Amino acid sequence: MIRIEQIRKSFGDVEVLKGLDFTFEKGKTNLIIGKSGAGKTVLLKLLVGLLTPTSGKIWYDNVNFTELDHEAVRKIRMDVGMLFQGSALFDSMTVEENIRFPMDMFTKKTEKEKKDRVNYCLEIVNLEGVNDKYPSETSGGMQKRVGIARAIVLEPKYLFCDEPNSGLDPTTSIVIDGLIASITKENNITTVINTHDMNSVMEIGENIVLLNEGKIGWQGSKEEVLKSESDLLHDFIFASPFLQKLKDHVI
Ligand SMILES: Nc1ncnc2c1ncn2[C@@H]1O[C@H](COP(=O)(O)OP(=O)(O)OP(=O)(O)O)[C@@H](O)[C@H]1O
Repeated sequence: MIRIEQIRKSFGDVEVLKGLDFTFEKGKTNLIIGKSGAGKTVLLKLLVGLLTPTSGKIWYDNVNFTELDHEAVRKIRMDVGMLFQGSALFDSMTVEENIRFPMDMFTKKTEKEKKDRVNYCLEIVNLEGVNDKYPSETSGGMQKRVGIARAIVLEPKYLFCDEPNSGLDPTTSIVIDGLIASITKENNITTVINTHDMNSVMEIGENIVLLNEGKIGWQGSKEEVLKSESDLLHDFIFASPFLQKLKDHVI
């Protein structure tokens, strides 16, 4: 579980996040949604410690992340997996080398243990046998799956995904969402996903927070989306004329 309390973030005179309180729940896919510029990326960066809040607290379970020294932050980072937008694989490394990289950096596992773990993670993302391929030899969807395998290789308690479906077709997006959701559930991970993807909201949105102009505009689950009478939420979810028509049929 990650809890934020009265989180504020300013850049100069501009306050981008204006006092947010929210709990990202354990074993669930927690989605941050909102229009462009709403502050989603800033919030994600605060959660992983790439930015420091102007005020407020961030709790990783019962640890106050905002008050930790460098060494303690490093320790928590061991429990964090990150899936970056665009996968961010190292082009000069094979799939296997990419996935084992965090183990090389942070663990003293033997070669055999690392190899076994790489193969296990490849199996989880349904990519057995591609160990020796280079990222350029794989599709965007495969690269995303390699990114997931790398993100979970250290068995994280917390998983952060920045726009996991960007650049993917709708079918592949559904596969990636399904993978993230099942890994979250099976390993009881606190997963936080920053997304624009309405399919993701309706498929895997177990705990959703909608940011609007730096404040929480709505929160709830995918089941609550359709029942909600929030104009803010509906304007966001059913933004296109096509989805608006669909909504008029469904609701
Ligand atoms: N380092 C920074 N310095 C100054 N302003 C910043 C900085 N980072 C973000 N901002 C501002 O904070 C606001 C929120 O940005 P953010 O990137 O979080 O939006 P977002 O919701 O992720 O948008 P998008 O969906 O387009 O990625 C924007 O107005 C942006 O210009």
